Amino acid sequence: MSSTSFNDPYDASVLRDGLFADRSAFVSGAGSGIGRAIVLRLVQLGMHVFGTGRRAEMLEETANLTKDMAGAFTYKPCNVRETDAIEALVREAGESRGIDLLVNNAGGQFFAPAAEISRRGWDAVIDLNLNAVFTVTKAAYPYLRTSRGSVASISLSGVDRGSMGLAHSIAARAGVLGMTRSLALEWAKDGIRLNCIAPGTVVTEGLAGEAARPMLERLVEATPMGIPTSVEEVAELVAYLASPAGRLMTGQLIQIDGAAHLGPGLHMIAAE
Ligand SMILES: CCC/C=C/C(=O)SCCNC(=O)CCNC(=O)[C@H](O)C(C)(C)COP(=O)([O-])OP(=O)([O-])OC[C@H]1O[C@@H](n2cnc3c(N)ncnc32)[C@H](O)[C@@H]1OP(=O)([O-])[O-]
Ligand SMILES: NC(=O)C1=CN([C@@H]2O[C@H](COP(=O)(O)OP(=O)(O)OC[C@H]3O[C@@H](n4cnc5c(N)ncnc54)[C@H](OP(=O)(O)O)[C@@H]3O)[C@@H](O)[C@H]2O)C=CC1
Repeated sequence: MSSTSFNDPYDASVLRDGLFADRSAFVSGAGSGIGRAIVLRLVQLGMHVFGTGRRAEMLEETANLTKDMAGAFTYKPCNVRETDAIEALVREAGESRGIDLLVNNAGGQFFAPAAEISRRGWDAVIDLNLNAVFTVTKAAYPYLRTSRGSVASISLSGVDRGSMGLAHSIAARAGVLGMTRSLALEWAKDGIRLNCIAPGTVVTEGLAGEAARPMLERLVEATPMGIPTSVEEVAELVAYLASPAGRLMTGQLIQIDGAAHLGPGLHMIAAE
């Protein structure tokens, strides 16, 4: 297992060039990992993407990578947990180009046994992974209604079964799944579709480096297909769901995880 290369680029592209010409997206967490890969694929397919995240230098790096692509990427740093600021930013993006696709990708957590999660720690993770997703989605609603657009929220494999060490984050993502299904019903009349995409283990900044390697190897071993999820295949799935082929896809949880959710589970702490 130690010779395995976990993050080889993977060519997952099946969608046609120009698919999203004249379309616009809003992507949170656009400066790294999965969010950056989503931006790159959407811009490659001709979209105008507005991205955010807290670190300007990471967003700038994403912008540099899109330079010769068919679409365009603009950005402004923002903390999605600052309600007034993020609402204003969604409005700014919506008023300037509309929003055909919203990608709720910003998120994360620390790994800890529930008994060691303080109320402040719990609140921080719920705020980032649930409350902010509601705020952004609601702020985007007027623009999604105009475009008859769609929403993809990045979730976690195992969201419907539980993972040790992730009680706070799984609770938040399960909340997003409930919200997604409820809004898929409420907003169906507007032609708006909402789905959750749940990757298994993805080798990104959050899980990279030598220190994370033993955990990574354990997570990949717990994945029946024995391989991590690539950022490129998550990005292609986001694009597919936003495409005309996804017209009737709504209220879904799609776990793109090599059957990890059916296996022993992706646990961040060992069973006692
Ligand atoms: C297979 C799936 C794998 C998933 C992978 C990924 O998601 S990869 C993506 C990975 N990328 C990321 O996850 C990056 C994003 N993550 C983050 O930005 C932050 O971790 C955050 C949002 C969770 C907290 O943001 P914040 O600035 O608001 O937090 P703060 O610092 O102010 O602390 C608030 C409270 O939390 C407490 N606390 C903190 N650590 C621990 C701990 N280890 N133990 C226990 N508790 C901990 C801290 O003590 C404090 O409580 P206290 O002591 O006052 O009672
Ligand atoms: N890696 C994995 O194995 C898996 C990841 N996920 C989820 O996928 C999503 C992307 O994670 P991944 O790419 O792996 O990890 P990263 O840590 O690279 O991405 C998280 C992104 O969210 C942004 N972000 C975090 N907090 C905030 C905030 N308060 N306001 C604005 N932006 C914020 C970060 O930017 P900045 O720090 O600049 O603000 C960063 O770009 C997350 O929701 C993660 O939990 C799901 C399953 C598995």
